[in-house]
Amino acid sequence: MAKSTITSILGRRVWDSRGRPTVEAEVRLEGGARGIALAPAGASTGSGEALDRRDGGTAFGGYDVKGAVAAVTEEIAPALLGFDAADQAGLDARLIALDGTPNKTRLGANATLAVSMAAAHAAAQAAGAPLWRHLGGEAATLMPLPQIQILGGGAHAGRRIDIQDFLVICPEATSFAEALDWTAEIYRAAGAIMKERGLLQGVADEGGWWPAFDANEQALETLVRAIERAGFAPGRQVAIALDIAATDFGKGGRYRLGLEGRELDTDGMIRMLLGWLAAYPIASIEDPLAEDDHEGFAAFTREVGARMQVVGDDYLVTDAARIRAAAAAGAANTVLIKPNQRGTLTETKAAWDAAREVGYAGIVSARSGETEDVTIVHLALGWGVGQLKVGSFARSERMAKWNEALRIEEALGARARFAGRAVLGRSR
Ligand SMILES: O=C(O)[C@@H](CO)OP(=O)(O)O
Ligand SMILES: [Mg+2]
Repeated sequence: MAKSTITSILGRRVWDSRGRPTVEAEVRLEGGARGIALAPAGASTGSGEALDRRDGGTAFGGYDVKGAVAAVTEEIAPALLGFDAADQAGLDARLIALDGTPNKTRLGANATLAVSMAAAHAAAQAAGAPLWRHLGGEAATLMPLPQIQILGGGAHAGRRIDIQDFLVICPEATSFAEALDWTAEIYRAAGAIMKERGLLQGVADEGGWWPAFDANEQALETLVRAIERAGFAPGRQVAIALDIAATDFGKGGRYRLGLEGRELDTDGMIRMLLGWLAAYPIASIEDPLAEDDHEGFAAFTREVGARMQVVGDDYLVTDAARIRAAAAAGAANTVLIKPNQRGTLTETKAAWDAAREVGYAGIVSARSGETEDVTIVHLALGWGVGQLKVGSFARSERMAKWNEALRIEEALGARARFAGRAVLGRSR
């Protein structure tokens, strides 16, 4: 038996950052290596995502995962014992076949993803390398540009404001570490401004400030003030990234902005966003229109795609076929990469490969329900994706990931290349 042969797989029921149960998988190998990984969970989900298996019923709001945990221990483990963890593609193919459904509804994407990632960690340990190096080899030197949430809204903050994520990016920072330094000051400044104005209600699911604005645009204005107060030049040193998460308030070409009590059609949404783009230094915009509004997505991309990032999340759901179709239709130019939207690492990587093939940029992303798991940081580095979005700057399930990237940047030393300017070449 090879030292990377799987000798045991255990499912464990643990808890995520929203206080909901989630799945942890532990994979052990013949040579003594061990990998652990935990599944995250989204709140603003696309209808094409692979699905978590939840128990339903009354316990923990129906979010319990006893069935998914049992699937790991009772079904996946026996099917993978004796399998070589170093063969990720083969292992994931087995998981896909064992599940047998298009969206992992039988075993649960939370079960399959935890095992897929835990096996990757174990295989890397058996090979004597951290996962990022194991995946990317000597070429893995690109430190991602972080997209960091300053204000949270939408489904992550009781729908108090319609737009979900107000983030900053620091393309002019010289390193990942410096980008975090800058963002920490901006995060603090934003909190101080909102407190002074009596607009601070707490923090949202990903740790960004939970605001009490009475128009969505106030968030943009606050963000610009915060960038300035922290001592940076908005637009030149620090830019704004938005996740509109429009699927959450739009369907069938109608968009309902609850905060402002108005409803817009696709053209109205596009006009509103173009107005914001003209007035604020926005360099990246995710899900500007709903997942079902393909024409709107293409029209918006035609307007602005040559000068900024148009990111598909709910629309593309980390799916290679959808990415190719979107490219053919001229919709979006960047894909959000979320492993649990597919349920295995191999399918996630296939989406990133498709993105590169069609000339799209990528952003590896966490979910709004997270844990201490840092696998996505290793994927961003190992696959050379160039951007990383994991929420705010002030909650430990987020900081675990930013801090892991700092460790990797330190390990790379002089070989580290910060993606900053390069990935946003489109917008400058
Ligand atoms: O929409 C998103 O991009 C994510 C992260 O911000 O949210 P969720 O995990 O709730 O889908
Ligand atoms: Mg999103």
